[in-house]
Amino acid sequence: MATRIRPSSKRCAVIGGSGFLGRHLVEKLLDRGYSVAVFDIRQSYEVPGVTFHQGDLCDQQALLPALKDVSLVFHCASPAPASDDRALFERVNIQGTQTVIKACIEARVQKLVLTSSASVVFEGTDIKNGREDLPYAKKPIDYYTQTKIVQEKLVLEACDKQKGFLTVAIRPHGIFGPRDPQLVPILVDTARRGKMKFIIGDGSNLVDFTFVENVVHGHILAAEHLRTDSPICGKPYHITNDEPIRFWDFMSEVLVGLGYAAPRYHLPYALVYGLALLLWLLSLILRPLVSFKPTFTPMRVALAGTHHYYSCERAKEDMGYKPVVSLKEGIERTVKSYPHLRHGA
Ligand SMILES: NC(=O)C1=CN([C@@H]2O[C@H](COP(=O)(O)OP(=O)(O)OC[C@H]3O[C@@H](n4cnc5c(N)ncnc54)[C@H](OP(=O)(O)O)[C@@H]3O)[C@@H](O)[C@H]2O)C=CC1
Ligand SMILES: CC(C)CCC[C@@H](C)[C@H]1CC[C@H]2C3=C(CC[C@]12C)[C@@]1(C)CCC(=O)C[C@@H]1CC3
Repeated sequence: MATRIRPSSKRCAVIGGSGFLGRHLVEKLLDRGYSVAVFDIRQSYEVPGVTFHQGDLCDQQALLPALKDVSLVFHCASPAPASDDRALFERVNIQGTQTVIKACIEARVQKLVLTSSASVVFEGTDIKNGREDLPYAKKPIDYYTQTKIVQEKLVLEACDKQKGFLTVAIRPHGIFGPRDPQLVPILVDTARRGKMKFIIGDGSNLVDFTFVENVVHGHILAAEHLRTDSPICGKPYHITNDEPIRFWDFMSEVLVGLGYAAPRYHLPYALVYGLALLLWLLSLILRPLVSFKPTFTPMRVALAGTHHYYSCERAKEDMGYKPVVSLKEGIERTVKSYPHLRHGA
């Protein structure tokens, strides 16, 4: 009879390891002596110590070779929120996550760490110091968030101490840092088109922006604390910088750091939200004829004009989490990492 090699606790797989967060996670795991298998729909880099498996996570047979002899899996793949493609989100985030769970169980993976999102409780209205016991959003702000809710429930419900399959969900918020494909590039593109002159609302709304290395730190702590006797099994955890900042101060610091003017003129929130909703509806109606993607979507306006910051006390208590990079240093390092996006470059 063939003997099964016991998976090493230092051998892990990162689903979505070619993406922004995934790649930072892979780099830190390598630093910490893990060997890593990356599973992603695309391969974006090559590094020693990493084996790449290219495929769609909805395909269980494609996933299995990446999970062979692996005891720990990080699932941080998702279609980009900006794609606004309901069918794609449902296929990848819901059916695909069910497939990931089945594949983990078949491959006898012991731990699954999901990258969820703090937005699973956000309905477009203020959240101040929100804790993990807030109910899931009944009216999520978009299809992305709707499917992240189902995804998180699936992963947490799959936690089974008897069967030795342990799960946990990390809920980051507003991840930023070097190589981020959305926050800074979208911001700079909007500024270059002369559309970053306005502050939506009075500009006092506080928001969490989380440096990517802190998010990585939270994931690794969760993985290393995930044991049968641990309180973290089957639970979600907010991971933030623990330094809420005014949304428009954060945008201004990044813009000014890159040589662009900070937004100055105020516009009423309700007016901008109404216009964004109208444009979004128009883009849906006209989709068969012309395709246009408004910059100020209702989701972005809601994120830009409300308070949404979260408590990470539970992560501090249960896994000793503490941010490793301050917001100030995170912004400086991020700004430096985008020389090609500087004004005039
Ligand atoms: N960025 C943020 O501010 C936040 C992100 N999150 C969550 O963090 C996770 C990582 O996000 P981020 O790094 O920003 O996203 P990225 O888009 O940079 O990374 C996601 C990766 O998953 C890949 N992927 C998409 N679909 C599939 C599929 N069907 N099979 C295999 N791989 C696939 C993507 O490929 P491709 O690029 O080709 O689609 C990409 O390489 C996501 O789960 C996201 O929901 C949560 C809170 C905030
Ligand atoms: C045009 C400007 C008003 C805004 C430019 C910046 C935005 C692109 C970003 C500000 C907050 C960000 C954010 C996300 C994506 C990028 C922003 C909208 C997420 C939706 C990414 C995925 C999540 O799970 C939640 C994030 C909340 C914050």
